[in-house]
Amino acid sequence: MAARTPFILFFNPVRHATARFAELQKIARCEVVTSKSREEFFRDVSGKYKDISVIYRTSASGAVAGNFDADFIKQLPPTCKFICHNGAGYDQIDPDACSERGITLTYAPDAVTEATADLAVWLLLGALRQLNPALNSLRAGNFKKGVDFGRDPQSKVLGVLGMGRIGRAIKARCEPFGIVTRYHNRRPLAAESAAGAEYVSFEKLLSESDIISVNVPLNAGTRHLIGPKEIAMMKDGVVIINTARGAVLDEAAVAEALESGKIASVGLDVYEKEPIINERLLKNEKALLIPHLGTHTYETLEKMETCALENARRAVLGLPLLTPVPEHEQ
Ligand SMILES: O=CC(=O)O
Repeated sequence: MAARTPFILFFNPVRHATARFAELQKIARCEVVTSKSREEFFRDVSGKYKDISVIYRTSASGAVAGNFDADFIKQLPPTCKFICHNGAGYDQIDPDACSERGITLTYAPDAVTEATADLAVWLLLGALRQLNPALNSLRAGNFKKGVDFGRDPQSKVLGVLGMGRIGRAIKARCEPFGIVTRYHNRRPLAAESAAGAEYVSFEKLLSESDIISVNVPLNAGTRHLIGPKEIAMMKDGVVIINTARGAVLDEAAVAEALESGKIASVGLDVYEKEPIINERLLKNEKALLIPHLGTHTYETLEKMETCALENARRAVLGLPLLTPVPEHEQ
């Protein structure tokens, strides 16, 4: 009997790495999902999607299917052995449920680093300089009348919460501004990776930083890691930047501390319930807000797609995967 052509189901179309996609189409049947809801997809799994080998997904895939949680993974056909995610954060996917079903999950960790760090620094400088109220003032025809003073970055202490690839890239970008970076991780980094950043306890990072950058992944242990108690420990006038995942911050607590002046300003790219944004944050001028744009560039999206497509190619050819998630590394 002839070998079955592997079937890769794309939860989102490939928009940038189109040459790679064309190559993949030579060795696999590639289709973009047509189910319009989670329920419809579950029905389709016993019909037209009964022999999926690989799923390709992006962080936008939740719009059709919801999270790839245990309930979702359980419904996948037994032929499905790989999920190739084209982002760095895979909080929408349950890796343990994948393991139980013999599914290997891959992600795209390196591709996102530079673009996300660039935007984090933009948010950091913009929040420090109170640029959001200034932009509003200009558009309201008031030029800089009544615009509050900002702060210089020189000699400020930046506390990076979660010094991984992106945290380290933020540190490197902040150095020319004279910012002193400290970090907290579960464990200190090797000296070479820390590159001179001092390791401090969580409490010390909270209480001594002028600026805090959130860079931890979202999981059960980091959900609402920063809430009212942690904010109370921070310096008055602290600036918080978040380019990781919204739910690491308790948004209501952040909004309240912005209103009281405990927090001077925030620069946020991510939100607890995207695309919904806490009303009090939306109304607060001291919140510099952008709509999850960390990786939203042609070059970076192409790199992310390329990584996910390469993982899918290796999956169908039985080759070692490029970037399995840490939980699934052999
Ligand atoms: O948010 C972006 C990503 O996780 O890659």
